[in-house]
Amino acid sequence: MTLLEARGLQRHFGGIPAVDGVDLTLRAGEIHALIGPNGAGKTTLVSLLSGRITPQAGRILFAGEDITALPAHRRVAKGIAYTFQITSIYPRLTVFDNVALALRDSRDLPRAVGAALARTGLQALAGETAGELSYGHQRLLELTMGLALKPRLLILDEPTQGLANEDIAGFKALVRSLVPETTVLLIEHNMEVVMDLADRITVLNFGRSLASGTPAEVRANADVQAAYLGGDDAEA
Ligand SMILES: Nc1ncnc2c1ncn2[C@@H]1O[C@H](COP(=O)(O)OP(=O)(O)OP(=O)(O)O)[C@@H](O)[C@H]1O
Repeated sequence: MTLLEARGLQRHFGGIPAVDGVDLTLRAGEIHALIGPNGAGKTTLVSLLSGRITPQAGRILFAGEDITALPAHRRVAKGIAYTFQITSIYPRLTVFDNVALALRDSRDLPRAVGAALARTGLQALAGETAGELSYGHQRLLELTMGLALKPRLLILDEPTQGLANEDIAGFKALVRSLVPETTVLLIEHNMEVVMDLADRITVLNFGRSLASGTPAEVRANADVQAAYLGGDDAEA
C-alpha cells in the first residue's frame, strides 16, 4: 500500500530550483532514505511534505487524500511528524515537560509521555533538564517528541549527524523497531546507516530525482555512482 505519493513537486527560491519536479512514493511500513549531495534539495523536499513550505507546482497525497494545501499543523494531525532540529527542544525544561509540550492536548498526558519515553529508553532521564543532556540524548529526546504523536509517517532530517558510533547502533535499532507501524523517511548522509536501514532509497541531485529503488538497485545505478556515490560506499 502507498502511504504517501508526491507528484511533480516544484519549489524555486529566487532563480534556484531547489526542488524541480520531484516524484516520490512512500510505501506503508518502509524505511525510505533520501540521499544526495549538499544542496540537492532534500530538506526542501521534506519541508514540502511536512507543510513547512508550500510547493509552486505538484501535489501530495497522504493515505489517498490530497494534502497539498494543508498547513503543517493539519498534516501533523493527520499523522505526519517531522523531527525538528535539536534547537526545537526547550533546554530549560525537563525531558518530561518537553515531551508533554509536544503532546499538548493528549487526554492522559503523564501516561502518554511515559509511553513515549519508554519507547526511546529515556524514562530514567525524565526529570533531567533537557539542556544538560548529552548531545546523543538530546537527539533522542527530539525523536521522542516526534514519536509521542504516534505518527503514521516520521520524517527524520539527518538524525545521526553528530552522534557517536555507539549511539548510531542504538539509533538504528530504534528505527527498525518503529516499522511497520510507522513509515520512516530519513534524510541521511551516513551511507553505512542508509545501506543498513533503508528498504528503498531515493537519490536527489540538483533538485531532481536521479533514482529510486532498493539499496542494491541504487548502488548499481550508473547515474548515481557518477553523481554521488563515487562508485563505492563513500560518505558524502
Ligand atoms: N529558504 C531558502 N532561500 C533560498 N534558497 C534556499 C532556501 N532553502 C534552500 N535553498 C537553496 O535550495 C537548494 C536546496 O537546498 P536544500 O537545503 O533543500 O538541500 P539539501 O539537499 O537538504 O542540502 P544539505 O545536504 O546540505 O542539507 C540549495 O541551493 C539552497 O541554497
